[in-house]
Amino acid sequence: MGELAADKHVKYILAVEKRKDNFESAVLEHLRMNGAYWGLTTLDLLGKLDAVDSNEIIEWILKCQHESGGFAGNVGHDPHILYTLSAIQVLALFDKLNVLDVDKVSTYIAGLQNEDGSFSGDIWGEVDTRFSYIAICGLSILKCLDKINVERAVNYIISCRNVDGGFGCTPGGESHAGQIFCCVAALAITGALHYVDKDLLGWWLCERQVKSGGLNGRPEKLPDVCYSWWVLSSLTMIDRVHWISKEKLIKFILNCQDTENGGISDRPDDAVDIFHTYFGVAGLSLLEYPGVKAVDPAYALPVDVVDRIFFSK
Ligand SMILES: COc1ccc(S(=O)(=O)N2Cc3cc(C#N)ccc3N(Cc3cncn3C)C[C@H]2Cc2ccccc2)cc1
Ligand SMILES: [Zn+2]
Repeated sequence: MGELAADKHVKYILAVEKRKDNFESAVLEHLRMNGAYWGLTTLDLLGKLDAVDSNEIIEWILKCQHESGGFAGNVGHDPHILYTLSAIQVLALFDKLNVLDVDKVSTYIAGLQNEDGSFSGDIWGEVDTRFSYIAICGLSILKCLDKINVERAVNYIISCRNVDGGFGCTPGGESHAGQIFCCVAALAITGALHYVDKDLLGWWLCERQVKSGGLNGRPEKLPDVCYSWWVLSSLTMIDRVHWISKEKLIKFILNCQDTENGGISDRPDDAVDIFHTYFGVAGLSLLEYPGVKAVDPAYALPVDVVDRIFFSK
């Protein structure tokens, strides 16, 4: 409980990064590119990104690039939009976007847009508003949003808005905090937040806070640290954070730490993992917890990294 055991979490992440083969378990080996983004962004938010060998990581990232321009979750795996964004985000962390063939990567992402403005995750065609966010976020970081039909992309996202003010995976899909983050962040990046009913959605989001102070993803569900990101970043983007208790949420996240071995779990006394460690620290960042760098709620990158992308030469 108490306070953030930052040094323990840094040690935990470095230990997971070191175990080159996979992180946590073989299950997640195919997600290693995501794991790199979760671990390295946490290190940067805690001011310790210089604890890793960026050249070794960048070399590995480029080995995961497919001839199509997309990135896979690990060397030799199939490319997917999910891993392509993580690769772009990690290179942005290291200020190494210049190692990319931007035209090739942006063409891969733009090629996944469908006639109705939606995006597929890969060549198998699954459509989900998650992929709309990933495409818009990735192309925005590469300054290539002009390669897609932004108006159609926004229209598709709006077509997934529900009467409760939330958003689902596809039109008519049930509102879920993960999808709400993706749709609100995509609208924020494309300057289309005026399509969101901030009071209606703010109400649905603030109702996610349960007695323990934690946030859940849907009504009646258990609280989970990763919703500290999905719900809180959405509340931040629509300027309704004051509708929840920040103090109680901070206590919930700190209560999910393993202060002995480092790492943060989804809820108190569960096993820690790199995913919840990241979303816990990123949540604390949005709650302006001392000692944690500011994170951008839409790009899910440290603010200084986003500033460097858009305001440097
Ligand atoms: C431990 O069982 C699992 C179950 C699923 C997955 S997963 O499909 O690969 N994935 C990524 C993920 C990674 C880790 C870690 N390390 C842990 C969990 C977790 N979940 C599951 C989860 C989180 N909160 C509650 N639940 C049940 C999200 C999921 C989907 C997702 C992928 C990428 C980006 C955002 C979300 C991995 C492990
Ligand atoms: Zn979770």
